[in-house]
Amino acid sequence: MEALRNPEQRLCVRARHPCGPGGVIGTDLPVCCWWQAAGPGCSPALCLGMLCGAVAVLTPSSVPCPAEWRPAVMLAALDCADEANQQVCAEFGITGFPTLKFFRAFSKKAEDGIRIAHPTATVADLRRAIITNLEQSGDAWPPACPPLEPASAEEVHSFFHRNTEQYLALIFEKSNSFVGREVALDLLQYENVAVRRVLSSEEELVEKFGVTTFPSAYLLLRNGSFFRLPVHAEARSFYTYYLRALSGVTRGSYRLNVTSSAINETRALQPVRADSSKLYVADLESTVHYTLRVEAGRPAVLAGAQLAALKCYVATLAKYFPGRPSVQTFLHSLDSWLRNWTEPELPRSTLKEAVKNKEDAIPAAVLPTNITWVGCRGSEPHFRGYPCGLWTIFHLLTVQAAQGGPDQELPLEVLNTMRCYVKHFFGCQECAQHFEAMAAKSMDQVKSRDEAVLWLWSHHNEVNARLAGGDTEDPQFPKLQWPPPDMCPQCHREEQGVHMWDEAAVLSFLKEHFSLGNLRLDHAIPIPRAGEEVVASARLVTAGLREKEEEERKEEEERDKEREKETEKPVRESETGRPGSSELRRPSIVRRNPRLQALGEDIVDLDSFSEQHFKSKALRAAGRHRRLSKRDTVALHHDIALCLVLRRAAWQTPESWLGSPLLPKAQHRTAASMHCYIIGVQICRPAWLRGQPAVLAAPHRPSCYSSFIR
Ligand SMILES: Cc1cc2nc3c(=O)[nH]c(=O)nc-3n(C[C@H](O)[C@H](O)[C@H](O)COP(=O)(O)OP(=O)(O)OC[C@H]3O[C@@H](n4cnc5c(N)ncnc54)[C@H](O)[C@@H]3O)c2cc1C
Repeated sequence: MEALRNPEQRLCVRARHPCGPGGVIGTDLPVCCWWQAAGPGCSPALCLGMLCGAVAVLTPSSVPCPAEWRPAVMLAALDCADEANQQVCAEFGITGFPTLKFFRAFSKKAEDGIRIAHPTATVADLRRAIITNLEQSGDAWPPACPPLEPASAEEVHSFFHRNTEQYLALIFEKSNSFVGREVALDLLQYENVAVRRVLSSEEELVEKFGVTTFPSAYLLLRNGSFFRLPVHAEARSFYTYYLRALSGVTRGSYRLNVTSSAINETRALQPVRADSSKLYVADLESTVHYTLRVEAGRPAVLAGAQLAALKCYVATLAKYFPGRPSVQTFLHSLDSWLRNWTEPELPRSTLKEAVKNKEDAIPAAVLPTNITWVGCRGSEPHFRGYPCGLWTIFHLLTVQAAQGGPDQELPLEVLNTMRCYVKHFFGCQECAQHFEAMAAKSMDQVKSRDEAVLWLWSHHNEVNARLAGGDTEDPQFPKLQWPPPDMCPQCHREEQGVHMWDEAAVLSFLKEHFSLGNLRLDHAIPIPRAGEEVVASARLVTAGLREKEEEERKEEEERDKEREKETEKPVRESETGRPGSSELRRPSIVRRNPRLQALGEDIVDLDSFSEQHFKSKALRAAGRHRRLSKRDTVALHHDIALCLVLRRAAWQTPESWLGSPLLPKAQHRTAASMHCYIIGVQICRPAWLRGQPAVLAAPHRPSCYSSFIR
């Protein structure tokens, strides 16, 4: 432990997180907390949690957030069980644990510390004790601390004349309430907004704003207008969240550890319009591409646990990743390839070949090779991007696993995959160590797939809390306890001034947020089109067949030539743009969805396709005389082509299909063809659709079924 003195001669102590992996959490203090690691007094929630900012998450598993009230209030925590700290603990006269002492600004000696709380105090008690002591600072008022005393009518009336802020938030409350002061400290690091508490006894203001509820909050704008904050609950976390999200309000000069050179070197990214309530296919595919082709491709040779981690990761993706059909095919074929790789070592060059796209395969196996961030795009290139994508992928996989199988079965399947992946491949080694420490502590307590979803959510929030205000935080995307109240009001509640999560509501929210219906294609790179893929495969299949037939039965081919031309016509016409052209033309069976044209995604008109298909077969049947086996083969190939169509179309699951903005209403199927479609999908059985409730719930239609098989 290292004692320092800052320019204001405040006593500063460098401290370590006693129960965690050992990160420095505070460098100077007017508040100091001592406890014994791994002893009965070890209470990180008590020691660290009291200064948490907007949304104080103090569930047992959460490490409290770093001090959002800096620089008005600094926090240090010291582990007196650590031999290296013994001398300083003795110097401060610490005999019991936990002990909390408050040092006013400009304190000079160990004896200046004021013991502030009883060990049984709640986190809310501790926060209030700090505020009470701050208010008693007198002449030693910390320069960075906002005014905490109640505002007068005069101060409010002249506020915009004397200040440059865009907004003034007034928290109307009873005199014994701490909400206003806590919100004022929560907003301390934010620019363009000021917060003042107004007591219910301030009649002029109460009357002017028509206040009837205490607490309640009002926002005043420079143009003189005002409104009551439309929050789900009249509580600190809701006010703080709302105010921090106001347009023009950003975390300002109190951002921690940001060097000016780092700011100068950065270049702003072109903004893209992303909706934070959606998931973007571009983010997901960019992340999978980066994991497989960049991170997994770094070691010269993969062996042992690292090779096992890659196999496990790809197997999990193949099982649960809701990709576009070509991406699905890519993952499935890579998974089979890896399963068949039984050598103890996998050289990088071999893996590099294995992860190449196979555009010409039937069906195509393509994972786009570009990196495009949409929902994960940072305001500058060094913010967000890949780590954001990696979190998103694993949240998605835990949710997909929870949707797709018995809850108790393999609860740790996805979490273990993530743990292995992060440990062996994630380039940010510090992140990997932190994550491993969290995993080692509690991951094995997860008993169901739903718990796995919640474990990842709560631990991601721990990371958010730890990183909030740090130099990796994108100022345009402040780290929040997620989902924030405007995304999921029912996920939040406050009990006796302490924020609580409603975990059942969080679970439902996560299942909805990380569902297929919430995926958006904006900015996703186009990959082979449904129609082209189908027609190309139909053409190749037919060509292959013809070759074979020519070899085997030249004579018969000659005789049937005329008839074959006739029977193949519908498909052939759609194969080529014009006679003799090698260019593929969009077949008439494919209607284009204008929203998807840019992406090359097609909406397949199954009605006209099946009409053509069966017309073609009927013609053949009419001409049937003795080559049944060949016609059966042709029909089978048509069915394969049909399966490709269905696989493509099935990427939009039936339930999202009907309501999906991806599909114009005019192209919604009739109920009958929808059922045929569903049954068709079941015939083809793309693995990723098996077990989808909408498919299973579809009424069985033997007529459709038989007509689709033949
Ligand atoms: C395993 C792991 C460990 C990491 N450890 C560190 C570290 O120790 N130090 C460090 O500096 N950086 C670490 N990072 C990176 C850091 O967590 C962020 O990913 C990065 O700073 C980008 O942040 P972001 O703002 O894009 O949001 P992210 O935190 O990356 O979140 C991505 C998206 O997920 C959603 N989301 C946010 N919170 C939750 C939640 N609780 N549950 C579900 N969804 C949520 C939001 O939509 C958000 O935009 C780690 C990343 C990973 C994947």
